[in-house]
Amino acid sequence: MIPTVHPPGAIVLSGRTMAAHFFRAGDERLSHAGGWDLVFGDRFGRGVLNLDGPRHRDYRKALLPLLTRRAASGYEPVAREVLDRALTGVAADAPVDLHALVKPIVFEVSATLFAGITGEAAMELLGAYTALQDPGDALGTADGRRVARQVVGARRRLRAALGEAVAAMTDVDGPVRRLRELPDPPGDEEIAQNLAILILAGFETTSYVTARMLWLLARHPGHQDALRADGSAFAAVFAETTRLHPPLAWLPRTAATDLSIADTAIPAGSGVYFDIAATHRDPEVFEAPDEFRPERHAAPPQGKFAQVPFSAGRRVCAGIHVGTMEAETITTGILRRFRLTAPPGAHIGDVSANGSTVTPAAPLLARCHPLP
Ligand code: HEM
Repeated sequence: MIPTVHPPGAIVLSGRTMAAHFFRAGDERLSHAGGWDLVFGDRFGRGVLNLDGPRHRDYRKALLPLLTRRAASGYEPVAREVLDRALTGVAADAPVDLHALVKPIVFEVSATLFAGITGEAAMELLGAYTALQDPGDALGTADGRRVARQVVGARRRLRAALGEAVAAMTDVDGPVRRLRELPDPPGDEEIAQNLAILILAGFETTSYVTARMLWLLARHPGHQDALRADGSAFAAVFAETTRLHPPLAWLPRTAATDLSIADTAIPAGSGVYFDIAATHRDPEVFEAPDEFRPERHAAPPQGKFAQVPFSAGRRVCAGIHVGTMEAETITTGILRRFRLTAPPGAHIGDVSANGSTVTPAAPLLARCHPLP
């Protein structure tokens, strides 16, 4: 169980049967906008992830051509370039916090691809994101005013940077142009909010999964060697990592109307969460569910909703191919240069401050030994 807090009265669903009710419900029954408001409020504005109805549909349609498998493989050189730069700073043989290593890489790749923001400017944007995402408990303490000022400042910096990106990206084939070309195009402010959401959706998830994957490989040297020897082993390692550690442990919604799901009455406005993390560790579906066994993915998947790290149905993750490409490029790039070992220690679990996204409960440490 991952420690978290859901709002009072929230309903938490899990398992394959409940998944069918959850993933097949339209926005008019289970609202994404309401769900994501429970998690982030309006801190990042509104975009394709946290809108319902026709505006969501139009934005998704405009953005999907930029996120196909083919598009993702075209982005690979950007990921390699950012990775190469980042790896020059890795301390050999000393413990490295894998999440801290991977986060700026993934962030810069997304900021470059979708907003044309690179290098130091990307790191400044990451600072603003982090301040907005995690104002900490300090908001309710004596230090609250200072933190509140920081949050306001971060929001301003984020807006300014993305506003400039919208102006600068007008002639580039990217999200700005695709959204502007819609028959009923959004204004610049709303395009900037879509950029914020797009970058955030890819950053949080991919950086966490990649760090977890490297950490698992450091603890399982046999799988590490196998992947170094044969890149086609990646798919199973990735599938097993996202099974054990889905970056969105719960998917949030609110009931858009009075509902009944599997005989449970759910009043309009209630929080409704689907528990991906628990579903992925169902012992009736996965033998030894807590163990890292990439080989279990050699067989076809165990039923439609047994493993749903990218969600399912109409609102399935739009960035699957980009996220997978980034995770693969970073993981295999690191394994080409380093042998990873894990300091001895107990398993490190996850925590969730917002009832959806997770972070490791302690730093995910590994030593990076340069390979000849
Ligand atoms: C391992 C990496 C990733 C995982 C596990 C992941 C997971 C998810 C999940 C579970 C959702 C559904 C959220 C919901 O139902 O409320 C989602 C939505 C979304 N993801 Fe990803 N994601 C990843 C990477 C990315 C990347 C790299 C991008 C962008 C390039 C991206 C863009 C999006 C967008 C735009 C949505 C909203 C789709 C919609 O509502 O129509 N994701 N993702």
